[in-house]
Amino acid sequence: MRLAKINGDFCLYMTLSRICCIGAGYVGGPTCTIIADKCPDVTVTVTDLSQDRINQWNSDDLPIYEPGLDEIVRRRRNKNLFFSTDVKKAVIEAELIFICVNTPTKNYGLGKGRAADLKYVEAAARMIAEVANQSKIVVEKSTVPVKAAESISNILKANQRRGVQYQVLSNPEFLAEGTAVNDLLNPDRVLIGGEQTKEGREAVESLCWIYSHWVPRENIITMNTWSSELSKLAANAFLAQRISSINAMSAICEMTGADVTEVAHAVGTDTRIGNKFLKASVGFGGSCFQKDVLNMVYLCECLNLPEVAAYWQQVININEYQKRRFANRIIESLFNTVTNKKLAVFGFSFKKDTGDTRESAAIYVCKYLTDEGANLRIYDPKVTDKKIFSELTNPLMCEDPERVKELVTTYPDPYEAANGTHALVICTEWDQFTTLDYSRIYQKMLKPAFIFDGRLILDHEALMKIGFQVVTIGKKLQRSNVHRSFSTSSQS
Ligand SMILES: NC(=O)C1=CN([C@@H]2O[C@H](COP(=O)(O)OP(=O)(O)OC[C@H]3O[C@@H](n4cnc5c(N)ncnc54)[C@H](O)[C@@H]3O)[C@@H](O)[C@H]2O)C=CC1
Ligand SMILES: O=C(O)[C@H]1O[C@H](OP(=O)(O)OP(=O)(O)OC[C@H]2O[C@@H](n3ccc(=O)[nH]c3=O)[C@H](O)[C@@H]2O)[C@H](O)[C@@H](O)[C@@H]1O
Repeated sequence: MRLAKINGDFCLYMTLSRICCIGAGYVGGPTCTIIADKCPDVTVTVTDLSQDRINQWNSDDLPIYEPGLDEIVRRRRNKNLFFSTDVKKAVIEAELIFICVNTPTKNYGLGKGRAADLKYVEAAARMIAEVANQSKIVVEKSTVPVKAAESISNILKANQRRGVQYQVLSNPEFLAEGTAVNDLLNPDRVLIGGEQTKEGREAVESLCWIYSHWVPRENIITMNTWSSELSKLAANAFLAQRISSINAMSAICEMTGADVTEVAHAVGTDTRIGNKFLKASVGFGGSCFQKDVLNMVYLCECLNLPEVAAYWQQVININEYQKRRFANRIIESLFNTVTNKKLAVFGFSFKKDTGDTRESAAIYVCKYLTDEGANLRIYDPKVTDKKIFSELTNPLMCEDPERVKELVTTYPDPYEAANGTHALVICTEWDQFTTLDYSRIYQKMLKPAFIFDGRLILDHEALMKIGFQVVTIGKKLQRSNVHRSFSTSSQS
């Protein structure tokens, strides 16, 4: 035990030698790898029910692509970092347990389509209560609705063995995929919420001790559990709101001749607003923004705050509108029909530098285009064919999987994908798309050859000089590209 001074009071806290993580996904894997690297005296075991996932973590081919992660995993694996399916054993041995399981949007029952599904969190809590034979600090790292820590605590306490005590902390994660290693090494802040009791403060200090191995103490913020839980939802809602705000501006730009990049620059140079997260796009994707904003909407509805719920719901509505709008522009520019036309789709992940496709805008754009009978030739440097087809034939998205399989082909090479197509559609901002030889691509495409830049990453002037018809987000269409007024058709 050590002594620390918190808010003027002295409190004892435990240094830790064994921690475990339940859930070896995009959060559990990278977070615990960094902890193991920065705390060499702490043994970290990352567990999952999925044997496949654990096998991959124990191989040279990790289950997630995250720049810089492989090297750190190799450095710590089987020294103080272990990956295992023996969840119970790891829980029994650990002094502190991170719960990093998935909390997807519920697709059944009460709150369907909005509430977070907490069944995996609850199962983890019940399992801890079942096997724990000594006191534990349980850390909720999954993103959850406010008061979930209280539910976890109730489950643990209702099932606790004699002499076993629990402290439940909220420690939401703020990493972004594609930059997880850097985000974990240099977090803007670490947030820890705990009970405002002596035992609660001691548990908070123990977790602070872990992070203080590499995070400056002033960047570790402590607060009550509910504030911590709500702060995570609020942060994601604010970020998603900025994207929907600039995407809403992009629609105005396309109608007026303003350029959304210039508007974003002008707005973002106001230091009160700041310039981050103002990049207009085909729409935000990823496993969290939509899920967490919907979670917030549901929370507001349950709290009988319909005006607040409607405010946040609009962030989602604009995102849906943006994805649909982009697909409509493609169809309209291609003379109002894409039936039987060949379109190369560049990028399928929800952002660059990740192979994650969850809620990727590309899925929706591809769906709208295949609904119109377009033949799609998809290239993504990190997404597997299996994942592309499983997203596009997901029963929630698609009524006729066989037809989608007929219409979609995947390619391992962008030049091959573009060969003989009517148009090229950029859905993800992979760096490599900016350095392709577009003259070579143009030669092999059908004419007029179109490029739809859904990420504003290409040199549009240069492409037009080559001969392309270029359509992008948030800039007025070239006269030659407009075949029907967008304002009338996009309302249909
Ligand atoms: N993906 C991201 O970038 C971020 C995610 N989050 C939040 O972190 C949580 C986890 O997200 P991801 O890592 O993306 O999810 P994920 O789906 O990649 O990983 C979750 C893992 O938990 C495992 N699991 C579920 N129940 C289990 C149990 N009872 N025992 C052992 N393993 C179990 C699943 O098999 C899965 O491998 C979510 O609440 C998410 O909202 C927060 C910040 C960033
Ligand atoms: O809770 C989570 O899961 C995480 O969600 C986001 O991280 P992530 O979804 O991995 O990636 P972002 O970089 O936030 O991008 C999300 C989506 O918004 C899009 N985006 C982002 C920024 C922008 O200016 N414009 C824009 O369209 C991206 O292309 C992507 O589709 C947050 O950035 C993280 O802080 C948070 O921890």
